[in-house]
Amino acid sequence: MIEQGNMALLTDLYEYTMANGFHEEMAEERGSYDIFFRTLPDNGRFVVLAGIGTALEELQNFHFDAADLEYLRGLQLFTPEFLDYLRDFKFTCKVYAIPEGTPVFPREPVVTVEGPLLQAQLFETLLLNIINHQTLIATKARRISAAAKDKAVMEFGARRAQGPASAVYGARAAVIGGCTSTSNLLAGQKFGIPVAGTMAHSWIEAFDTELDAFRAWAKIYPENCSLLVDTYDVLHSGMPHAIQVFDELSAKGSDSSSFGVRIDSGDITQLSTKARQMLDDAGYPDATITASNALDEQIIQSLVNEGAAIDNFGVGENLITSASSPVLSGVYKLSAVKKADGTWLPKVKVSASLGKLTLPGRKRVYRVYDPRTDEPIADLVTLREEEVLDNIEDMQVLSADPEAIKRFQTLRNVKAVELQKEALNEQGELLTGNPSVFEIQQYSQEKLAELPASKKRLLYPDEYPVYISKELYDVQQELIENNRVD
Ligand SMILES: Nc1ncnc2c1ncn2[C@@H]1O[C@H](COP(=O)(O)OP(=O)(O)OP(=O)(O)O)[C@@H](O)[C@H]1O
Ligand SMILES: O=P(O)(O)OC[C@H]1O[C@H](OP(=O)(O)OP(=O)(O)O)[C@H](O)[C@@H]1O
Ligand SMILES: O=C(O)c1cccnc1
Repeated sequence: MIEQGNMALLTDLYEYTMANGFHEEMAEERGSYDIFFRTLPDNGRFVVLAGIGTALEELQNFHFDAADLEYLRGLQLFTPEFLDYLRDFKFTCKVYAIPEGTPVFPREPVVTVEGPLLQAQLFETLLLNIINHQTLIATKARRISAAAKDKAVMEFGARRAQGPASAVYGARAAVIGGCTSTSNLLAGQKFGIPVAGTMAHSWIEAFDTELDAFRAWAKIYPENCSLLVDTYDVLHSGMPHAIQVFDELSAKGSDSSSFGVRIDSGDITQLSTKARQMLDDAGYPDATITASNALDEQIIQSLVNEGAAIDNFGVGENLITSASSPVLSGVYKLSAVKKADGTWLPKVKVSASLGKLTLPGRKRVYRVYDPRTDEPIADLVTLREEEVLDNIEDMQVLSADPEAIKRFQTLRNVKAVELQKEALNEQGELLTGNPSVFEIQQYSQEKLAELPASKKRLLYPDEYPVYISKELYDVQQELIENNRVD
């Protein structure tokens, strides 16, 4: 199901009816489409960009098999010539992307697809599906991992994810956002993520007594003995039984640093601190305590602040569904069209709400650093053809948010580093390498570490500005004027 191998039809009908029309009317014209985010989850100021590797893989694999073509033909909406084009489909777009794992900000283009309109249009829904989902979950995982500080967060969500694909790709995104392992074997197999887990209440219930259940487990897993201690009573049954079994294992020479307990109900602070005391008193200071039970970043922050004695957090439903903020509405907007004579015409979407005004033209995105502190102070979007020096001495810019109160600003004596890189060339070759999920996580953490703490805090983070150049603003205003109907 997950490996269906061909996602060409995972899209909305209108992408194909438009592409069919482009094939009839504008077969030679090329377009430039940008993906960007407007509103961000959990009142955050940034998202952790994820899903890029998956999206590029799907674009490389984009093709139509006989059954797809038969199905499309059966809809009786497409010309035979367009269906022939799909049969012989050959990817000829260029894709530019900000590296996966980078914290990105509202309105800046994170991915740009340039190519024949009839082709680039086809990718809209699939790319948004992948990138919106994984970015949402990576962003939630970042919040949860930040709350857990130096403690490991294990992804436990498969059973509560919205379907199989969300479980598997959600686990990938969760690791990009900071999780250290997953309980999901398919995700482990597919992405090389370490798998980890303990046991369920059913194991304990299946035996006559809790002690029998723990002993049976210890017999099979003497070197990886993690016991669920809350089936009956954590402090009066689960912990004493766990310690009894650890004593028996130690007597047989097991390494006690591989011992652990999991607490899955009740007041986790109180239970974990008492459980810690019991383990320490029994001579197991290295034995670990895992906590689970509908955890999220708020609860974890509260547990950490209360001094709960937790070594690992197991987080499922609130992470894998981003339950507190379950929709990321990244969009894919046409920003320029290349006419048959080779000129690029900027395009804009002016809708009833000012907040939805798009940034026209082919563009570049920069992260702007204060050279004295090496801290990013803003992102900057310019027209592609504008010359932006590595060291900006004095540049007039405007807030990218058309609803901002104080729009005009000046950038002085700052460093600019371009963010988007060419990821796929017109032959569909991958130009950015194929980093593992942990390499992406590492990169993400480096980029996150650059940002000041005030922009990353979980509650009411400080705004991080995204600016546009004066040239880009002028093009936008000119297009608004040209499209005005008075
Ligand atoms: N010290 C704490 N501070 C904040 N929240 C906590 C603390 N300890 C536990 N919680 C959270 O409180 C919520 C309720 O837990 P509790 O075990 O009381 O009820 P429950 O979820 O109904 O239990 P069950 O899993 O048996 O259904 C859970 O989300 C849990 O993670
Ligand atoms: O709570 P989550 O963050 O989703 O973490 C995963 C949950 O899955 C398991 O519960 P299970 O499905 O057995 O149900 P229960 O513990 O709620 O009874 C486990 O014991 C955790 O509580
Ligand atoms: O291994 C565990 O403890 C686990 C896995 C999935 C869901 N809840 C717990």
